[in-house]
Amino acid sequence: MAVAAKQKTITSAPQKSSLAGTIPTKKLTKEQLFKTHEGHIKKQNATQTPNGPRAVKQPNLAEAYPASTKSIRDLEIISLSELSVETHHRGKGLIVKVVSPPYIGAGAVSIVEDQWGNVDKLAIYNQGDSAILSGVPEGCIVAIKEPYYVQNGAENDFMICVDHPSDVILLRFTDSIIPEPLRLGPLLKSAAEWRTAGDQAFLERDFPTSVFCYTEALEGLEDDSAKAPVYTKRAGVNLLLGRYDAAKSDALASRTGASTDWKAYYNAGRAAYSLCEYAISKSYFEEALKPNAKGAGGVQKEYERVLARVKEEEEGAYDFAAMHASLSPTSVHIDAGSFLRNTRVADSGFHGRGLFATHPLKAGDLVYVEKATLMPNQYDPARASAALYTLMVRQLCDNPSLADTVLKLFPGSDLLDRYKHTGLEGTIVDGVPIVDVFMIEGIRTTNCFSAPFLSTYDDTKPTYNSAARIMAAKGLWAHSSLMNHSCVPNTMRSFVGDMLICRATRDVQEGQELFQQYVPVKTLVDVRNREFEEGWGFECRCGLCEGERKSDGDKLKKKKEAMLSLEKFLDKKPSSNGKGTIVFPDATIRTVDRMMRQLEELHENEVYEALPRLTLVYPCNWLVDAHRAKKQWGKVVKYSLKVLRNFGFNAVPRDEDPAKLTVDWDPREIYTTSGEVSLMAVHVVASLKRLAEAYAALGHQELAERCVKAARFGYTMVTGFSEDVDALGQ
Ligand SMILES: C[S@@+](CC[C@H](N)C(=O)[O-])C[C@H]1O[C@@H](n2cnc3c(N)ncnc32)[C@H](O)[C@@H]1O
Repeated sequence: MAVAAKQKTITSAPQKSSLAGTIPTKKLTKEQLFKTHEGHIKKQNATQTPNGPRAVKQPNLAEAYPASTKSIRDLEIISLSELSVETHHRGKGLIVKVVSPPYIGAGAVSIVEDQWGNVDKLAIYNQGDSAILSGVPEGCIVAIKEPYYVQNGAENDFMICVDHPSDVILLRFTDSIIPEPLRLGPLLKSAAEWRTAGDQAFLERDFPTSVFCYTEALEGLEDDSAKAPVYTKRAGVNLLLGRYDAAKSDALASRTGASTDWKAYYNAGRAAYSLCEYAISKSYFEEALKPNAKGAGGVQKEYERVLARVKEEEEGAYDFAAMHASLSPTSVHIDAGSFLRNTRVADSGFHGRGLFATHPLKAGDLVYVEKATLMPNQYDPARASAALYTLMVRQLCDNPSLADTVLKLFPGSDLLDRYKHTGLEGTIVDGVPIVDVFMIEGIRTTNCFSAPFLSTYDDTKPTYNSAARIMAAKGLWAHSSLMNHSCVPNTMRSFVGDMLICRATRDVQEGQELFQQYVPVKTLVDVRNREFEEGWGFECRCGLCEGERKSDGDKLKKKKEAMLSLEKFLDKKPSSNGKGTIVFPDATIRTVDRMMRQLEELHENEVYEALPRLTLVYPCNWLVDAHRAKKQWGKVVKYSLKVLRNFGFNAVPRDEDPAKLTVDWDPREIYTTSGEVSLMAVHVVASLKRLAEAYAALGHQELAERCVKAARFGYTMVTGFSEDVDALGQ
């Protein structure tokens, strides 16, 4: 089942070094530094696996410090010999030349030299593959803003540690800020030479270098008509690198007013499409299709594609079954737009902002459909979180416009309480957007969701193999993240690939706040609230939690004990008969029934009359299975109805004798007439299926069919699109 993911990442602060705040008197010599560095590189070359996943330095929020927001031009340049251990040198900067090839681990470690001949080690983390600095070529000159200096484990071994990608800037060779002793002067003489070098790097598929060379070429050109073809080339390479903001502005800069501009609009349209700016993309393709433009064939195809996206955004009409059929392990990103217009963002009485219905919605209706803002195709549970973190950092570096969407998300009160948020994250300084990795990590942990492998529909199938069941990708759905939590929510989310489908679980009025479950909720009020407190820093005040808090403290304790002993008993039963069939001895059934009744009695009527009784769901389901195995259909009806009631669906017949059942009960009504504290889950669908089977066996055919219809309807809420309740198995 898909759950929102929360991992506590604020751990206790690491112990301070005894040298903290001091300038080390003894450091490795230049020779020692080079010797150990060369040793590392040799080892790296011997053991390197070419396309293996790159290690990630996952940020520890206990060590959080803000990214520099200053320009290198506003900082006092200091020498490497002035660096103090475990100190953030605020107001200071370094300008150094890289004098070794990098050793690549979780970061890129190089040896650097300043203008006074001092050398030290520099570790650069969190650079995306599209950045030249992910490899830090020897000979380049870099500026490090407000450097942080640390002891590197061994005695006398120190290094400058750059966590925030925007704290290190690759300087152009002609930059006047480079001190004389480090100056090389321009490597190439003319714009034409840079352009050729860019072409060469492109042919060698070294795209970051190609962009760098085209940028140098553009700097050397004055004539707009000479610049245009270079902009076109750089737009193309930026498209390949996934740097869509830059690709779009390069494409637009390549316009000359001639009919060949169709190509510029075509490239701008493709870049905007990749940024999911479909309306903008559409307008560029329309320009490219104007009568005097020439690119009709390919552009027309792209134009039709973007029209489909715009329609999805406006109408919310999707072919979910076709989307599902298109999924494969290598293709989980769906080409579709987000449909969000049934919701709006407004202040919530619960916390900050929330999502609200813009008009009345019926149970089962689509509330919204959202394409992932970011979701890596990485379902391995050991790698999924790091993959999302890396993607967030990279995308915010490569496409600064994403900052508007991602950085507005709540980074968690625990981080905000102890971390000074500058508010400047995402703005461009020294040509790069300020990217604060600790802020990103706070946003990731507070807002990410888990999407099950391929789809929620697949995940509910019992035939789905167990290895696939634990697989889940972590992703960010920025709109969904604005929804607050309730244990008894009025919406339910499901996934088809990277599309999040949100459906109403009951009727919702215009202007009503929408809620979702952050995680499948624990049965006991104190246990689940501990999880919310530790994970998200809040105490839930939903109808169920507020209601259950009215329950007697002593009763709560007894409920916990009764539930634990019942679960312990059930975990030992049932046993197999040796042929793979589970047996349910009558004595065991009687014991479970007795224990469950005792637990039931601990639920005070005045508190639980209309509330879900979550502690009873598990034993009740067990009794359904036990009686079903014995074909005791009357009992199957009795306990299946109880399961529904235990989920808070009160609109079910109270008479437990199926023979006396009112035949005009419509189970579909449970979704609309059970009040505001019911809890929709796949088990509800399974119970309706069991009921249908039992009613049919008892000769109540019509009632059975109505139960099937209600199950199908419920399954659509659970899976987002499918009515195929047979997928749930027998
Ligand atoms: C993903 S954000 C939800 C959107 C958030 N309200 C905002 O303004 O951006 C999660 C945070 O919202 C708050 N929150 C969510 N549900 C809540 C609830 N039921 N009661 C109080 N706070 C809640 C918690 O602070 C939690 O860490």
